[in-house]
Amino acid sequence: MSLHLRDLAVGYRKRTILTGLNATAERGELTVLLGPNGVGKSTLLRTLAGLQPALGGAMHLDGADLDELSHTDRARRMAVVLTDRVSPGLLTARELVGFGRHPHTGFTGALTSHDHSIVDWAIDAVAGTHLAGRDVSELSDGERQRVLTARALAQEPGLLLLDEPSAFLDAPSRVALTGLLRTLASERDLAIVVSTHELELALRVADAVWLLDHEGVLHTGPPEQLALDGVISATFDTDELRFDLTAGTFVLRCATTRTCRVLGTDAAVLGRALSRTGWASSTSGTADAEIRQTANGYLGLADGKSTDLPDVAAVVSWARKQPVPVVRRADPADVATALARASAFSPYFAVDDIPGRTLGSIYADRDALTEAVRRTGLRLGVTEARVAASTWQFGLAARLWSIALGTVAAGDVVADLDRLCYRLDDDATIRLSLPEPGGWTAPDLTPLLTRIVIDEHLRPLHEGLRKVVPVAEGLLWGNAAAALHGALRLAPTELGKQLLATPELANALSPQGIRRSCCLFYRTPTSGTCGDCPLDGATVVTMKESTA
Ligand SMILES: Nc1ncnc2c1ncn2[C@@H]1O[C@H](COP(=O)(O)OP(=O)(O)OP(=O)(O)O)[C@@H](O)[C@H]1O
Repeated sequence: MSLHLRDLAVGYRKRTILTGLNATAERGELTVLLGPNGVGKSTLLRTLAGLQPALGGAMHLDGADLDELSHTDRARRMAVVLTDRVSPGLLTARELVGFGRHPHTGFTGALTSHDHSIVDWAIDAVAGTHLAGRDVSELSDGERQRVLTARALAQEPGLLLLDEPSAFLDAPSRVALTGLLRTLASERDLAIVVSTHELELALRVADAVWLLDHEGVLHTGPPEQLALDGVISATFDTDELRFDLTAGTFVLRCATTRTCRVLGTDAAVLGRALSRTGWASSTSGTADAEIRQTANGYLGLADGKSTDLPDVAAVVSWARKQPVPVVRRADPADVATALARASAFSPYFAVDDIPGRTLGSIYADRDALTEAVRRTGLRLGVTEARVAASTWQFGLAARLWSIALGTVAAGDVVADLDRLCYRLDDDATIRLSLPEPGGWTAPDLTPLLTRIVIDEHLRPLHEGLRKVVPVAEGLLWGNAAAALHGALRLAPTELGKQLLATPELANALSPQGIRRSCCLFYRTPTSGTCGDCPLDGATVVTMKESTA
């Protein structure tokens, strides 16, 4: 059972507005009539309501030709809420809603108790109970609209036509009315046709859409079908706004020059906020930046740095300030491959293994550093704290370089080394992990690696350690250089060799010393020539197996 339009033409005596209209509005469904200003929505609804004659074609409601129904019969079957202002005289809202019962009352027009209960229901349905006793002439536009909707409901029609019913309503009332129409359609098996300019809301709740385009052609179907067909975009897109098929909403057409990967449940909302600042959201591939949802808000990652952002305002302000980045967020697929390779290089490194304290926090933690040195001393059986500190630091530096160069060699990416977490085992072995894998890419990763590994890890590590144990700075940098040599043997990259030229590393130790430490940590043959050694064919110094 439903409303059928067949080749319908509507308009005025001197002017035909729309022709060739074919559509169906099913009972139990909310059909939304959309179209630009002046295209003919009101004219169509007024024609369906019998307020003006059709200029051609036919309209059938539940099989009956609407043109052949008497006025009362029509009123029993359909109700109309129009935008026209009404002058209801000195009626209370309840009395006006009661008029909706007239097609069902006898000659006297007296309402029965059944009629009264329907009136109560209709007033309640539009959340208008508090308005019931008020004079309609004293109501606001929005309040009057509610009462008129209640009057239409009181008619208990099979077809309900509404022309922009939410035009005068505030935002919560619009949402509530749209929800109410949706519920009424399905629960009371009504065919509801409602015209509106509330495009996004309508597209969310409508079962079906009748869309009149600029040429007056009527397109019908589920909202998603019309979206996929491009009809919604073609009709409503402007220079400033465009319909986003995935989000089902209109989005600003900003000149987006940068892409930001947005992760977490707030991604859609953040994506919208970012679009206003010239960022396009992305879900895969390489991006200029990344925003992740965290327990405390968000984490912004851009230009090789991560920044805690407590709320959306902070995200927007951060996004606005970002320069056009040279260093970009790497494709997650590339990062995953690179991290797998790095894990193979560094057996004490795992992805997603040790959530908790970030490695950076240990450098300023005297107690943790003292404990690490103490446990290393116990393991090595040495009493001299300097030896223990140096050995422990060498192991950590080796891990950092292995992960860094491992990811560079495997995928031309640098993992988020500033997000590394750590655990100190009983024997002082330091285990690293990256609980939320991610990384960077850039045409030249050398400055980034220098900054992250040397400035953000090694330098603070050395400073922290020297506050706990009087170990020579040169020795620590020598260890760092040796560790880099070792990592280079596993993951030879031009970039790694460039890093050796960093002043602290280049000046720290003699080649002989580098080779010694390097062989110690990387467990190469205890004698003979190491073919892989970047120190060209040098004889390997006999060393014991590493315990680092
Ligand atoms: N009584 C009338 N006589 C002649 N033309 C009319 C009459 N009423 C409206 N029109 C014209 O019919 C066309 C369609 O108007 P209608 O009000 O149906 O459009 P609409 O789609 O409801 O517009 P809006 O979204 O702005 O409410 C408009 O060009 C309008 O000027």
